[in-house]
Amino acid sequence: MSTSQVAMIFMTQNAGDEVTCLSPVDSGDSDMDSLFDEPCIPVHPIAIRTAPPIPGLFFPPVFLPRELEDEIATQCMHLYFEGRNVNQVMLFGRTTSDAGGDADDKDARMGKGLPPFLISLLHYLSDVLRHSIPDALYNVLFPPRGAPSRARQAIVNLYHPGEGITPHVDLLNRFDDGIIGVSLRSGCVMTFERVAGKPTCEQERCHSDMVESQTRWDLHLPERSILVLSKDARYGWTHGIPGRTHDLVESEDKEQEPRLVRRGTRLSITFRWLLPGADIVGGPDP
Ligand SMILES: O=C(O)CCC(=O)C(=O)O
Ligand SMILES: [Fe+2]
Repeated sequence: MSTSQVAMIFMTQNAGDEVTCLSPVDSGDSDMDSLFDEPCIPVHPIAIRTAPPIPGLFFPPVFLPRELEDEIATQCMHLYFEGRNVNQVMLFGRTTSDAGGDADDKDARMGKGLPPFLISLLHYLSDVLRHSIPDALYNVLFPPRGAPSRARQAIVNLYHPGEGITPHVDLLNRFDDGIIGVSLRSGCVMTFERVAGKPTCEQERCHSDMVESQTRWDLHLPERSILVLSKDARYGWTHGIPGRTHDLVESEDKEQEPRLVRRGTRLSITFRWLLPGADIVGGPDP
């Protein structure tokens, strides 16, 4: 299956959660707005910079190299978005381990049919995640030689400043467990909210020592960062991106004021496994 699909769907645009004003903060960073000519800055929840305690969520402190980010973002813009009124593309590949030579075999195990720059990205992710996530999850995301063939979807989303994505759980009847997301060219805040009432994962997939009462987390995903969702994080929590032009992010030094970070145009690439029988291009995702 080498079908690609383009669609214009479910991006949201809203004013964000304006509440009150934040006193201006100084910053020499070019990503930061100069706040001195703005007397009143809308305040959003302050996003954290490290993984929230949601079982199955991994946000390792590793980043794509700039050259790889550049190559992938340039290709995506050129191939899928420039001159077209779309903001999402779905690409499909199938993992196989019966290809010929070694290099071919390694590529085929990432998802035959995906474009070469996404195969390179998957190779990079497989190297960098090897020691950042539990082995069992690693083997789900990067099936070892001889593993059964699976259909892999890569979804590329384009967000202009001010755009986001409605909180959702990735479709239960379309996608399996084990999701990888990378942010390119700009960061954003991703919010996680516990699905009310029912844990949507099977009990044994949700096990956790943590008793965590907080039901919403706002996590800043900087450009080139990598997020992995599995188990409870995938089934028991929604994820979404508020449509805003700026995000309020805790500073590295917790003593300092939070920083207002301006969003640029962001590309995200999300890799997911299609469930058996769902590998036919269907209705709108997520
Ligand atoms: O843009 C992102 O990082 C998230 C995309 C997403 O959640 C989805 O496509 O289901
Ligand atoms: Fe999603």
